[in-house]
Amino acid sequence: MNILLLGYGKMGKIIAEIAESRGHSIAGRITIDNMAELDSLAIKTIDVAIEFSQPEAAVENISWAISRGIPVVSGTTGWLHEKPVIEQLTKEKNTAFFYASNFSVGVNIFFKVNRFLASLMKDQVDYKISMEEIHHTEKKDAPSGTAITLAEGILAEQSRFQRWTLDEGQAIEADSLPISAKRIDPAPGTHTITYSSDIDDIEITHTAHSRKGFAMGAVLVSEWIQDKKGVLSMDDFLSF
Ligand SMILES: NC(=O)C1=CN([C@@H]2O[C@H](COP(=O)(O)OP(=O)(O)OC[C@H]3O[C@@H](n4cnc5c(N)ncnc54)[C@H](O)[C@@H]3O)[C@@H](O)[C@H]2O)C=CC1
Ligand SMILES: O=C(O)C1=N[C@H](C(=O)O)C[C@H](O)C1
Repeated sequence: MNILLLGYGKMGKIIAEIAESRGHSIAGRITIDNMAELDSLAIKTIDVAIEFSQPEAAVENISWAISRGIPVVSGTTGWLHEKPVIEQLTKEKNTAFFYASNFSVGVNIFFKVNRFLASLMKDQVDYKISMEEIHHTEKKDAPSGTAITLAEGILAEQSRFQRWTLDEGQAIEADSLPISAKRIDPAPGTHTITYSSDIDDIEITHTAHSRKGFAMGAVLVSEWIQDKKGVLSMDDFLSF
């Protein structure tokens, strides 16, 4: 594959390494400083754009590629309120758009474990439920996209909650799931869900040891998406 990297920061660099080690080529490495290079690319030679940039840049980057018929694999977090626009454009251009808040296989297994635990605990009203995520200090958005996906899994199973709320030390209503976001270097991403009662606690944690799992997932999805059309997710890619 010939891969265009929209965003060439911490993630883009690891993705390039993994992609090249699997025999792929890199069509361009786009950052905030060299966006003009987009104009000189040979569009027809690009098989996929992998987009890991920043929340405020994601829609523009993804739209640029989709409107040229280039399939996009995106992992940028913090922009999903605008996802319907991209879904509509994907349909209009008859191409493919794949989004995941987290591309690591381990986290996607953890999503299933989280939802199963939430369903087991749905009548256990003596347990208070909370979530904590820890990331490096350069992270722009809070809570993390992964924490939001985990929260959506809990909300789907626990009727006591109407929404989640970022815990910034304020009072949080009982019908809101509190998520605390800590920024500590060099944490690549740790997510913990705690069910706490007077009698005991149940806690599940996923700890990423590096960014390799996220980057490998994005490359594998880019290979898989080559013969696909439409709006796709990890549930389409993983068969569990
Ligand atoms: N879904 C997943 O599995 C994962 C998602 N992420 C998300 O990916 C995104 C990127 O993460 P990092 O690589 O750690 O960030 P980073 O800050 O190291 O890199 C961001 C890159 O985007 C570029 N950029 C910024 N504005 C741009 C613009 N307007 N147009 C083009 N490029 C622009 C920057 O120049 C830089 O190259 C974040 O939103 C992060 O939350 C990170 C890890 C895993
Ligand atoms: O910004 C990061 O680093 C990460 N972002 C994603 C998120 O917001 O969930 C995925 C991973 O946790 C790393």
